[in-house]
Amino acid sequence: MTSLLSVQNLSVHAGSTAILHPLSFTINAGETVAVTGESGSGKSTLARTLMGLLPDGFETSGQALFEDQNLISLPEHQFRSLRGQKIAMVFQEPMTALNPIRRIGQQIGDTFRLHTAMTGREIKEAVHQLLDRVGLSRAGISASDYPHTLSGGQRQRVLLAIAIACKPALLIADEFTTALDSQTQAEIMDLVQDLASENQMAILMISHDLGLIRHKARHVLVLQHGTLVENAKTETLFSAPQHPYTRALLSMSLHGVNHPPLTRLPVPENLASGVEP
Ligand SMILES: Nc1ncnc2c1ncn2[C@@H]1O[C@H](COP(=O)(O)OP(=O)(O)OP(=O)(O)O)[C@@H](O)[C@H]1O
Repeated sequence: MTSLLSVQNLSVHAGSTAILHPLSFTINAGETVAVTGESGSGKSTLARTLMGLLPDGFETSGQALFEDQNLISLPEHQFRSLRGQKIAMVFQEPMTALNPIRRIGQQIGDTFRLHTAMTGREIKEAVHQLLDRVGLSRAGISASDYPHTLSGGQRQRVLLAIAIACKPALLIADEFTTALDSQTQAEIMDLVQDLASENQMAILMISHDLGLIRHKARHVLVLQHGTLVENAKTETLFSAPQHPYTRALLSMSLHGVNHPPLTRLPVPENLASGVEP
């Protein structure tokens, strides 16, 4: 299988504080890889690093090769053409990600205006098809609606339409369905996976929800205090977790404690002394 993203010794610092210790992993084309770990373990920092969206003052080293480009050293003007086109991201907070005073059709159309030479008529048609594909048309939602008239799940579908508009090779989903009820969450994740298999799109899925991860991901990365403590196939991780922290997460999940964010777990001794998983 082709490796779409190859991360090697990636580390992130904020001043003298290490937010991500050197970590390595790969994502193959069309594959769903999950990232889990307690709140503050560095999951979002990893996502933002790969999107070139770290706040000022953060420093990165190592490499993240995506289609032969190193995302870690990519100048912002090159990142701008990659973001939304080759790598897209969806977040938990649709009201922050969507502009409340613009119609959803305009916001979906922006992606085409930014990344393609499509005409206005072509964009209108493409937006219509996307609304259809993400299941909004059949709920009576049209391009002229505003975000505030939609439910939480419908807004997530709009974000998804924006994200997949240019058929990206990689979709980063940061706690994308966390705020939704479990039924809506399952529907949206099914839709994400259908879209992924239609387009050979890989997914980096950030989630606290080990139940969701078990069903949706092929591979799992476990972060603790910015260290990648386990990197395993999903079935191996659940049947034979190697790291004490992973075992603790699984045990908490069995007792229903994985959402809201996990309480802080102690640093196991081998991790504190720098032993690699
Ligand atoms: N702007 C910032 N400046 C300094 N430190 C930061 C900044 N943003 C995040 N951090 C720190 O980086 C670490 C990782 O945060 P991050 O948001 O990546 O964790 P997370 O695993 O995504 O957490 P959550 O599940 O709560 O979203 C935390 O210790 C956090 O305090």
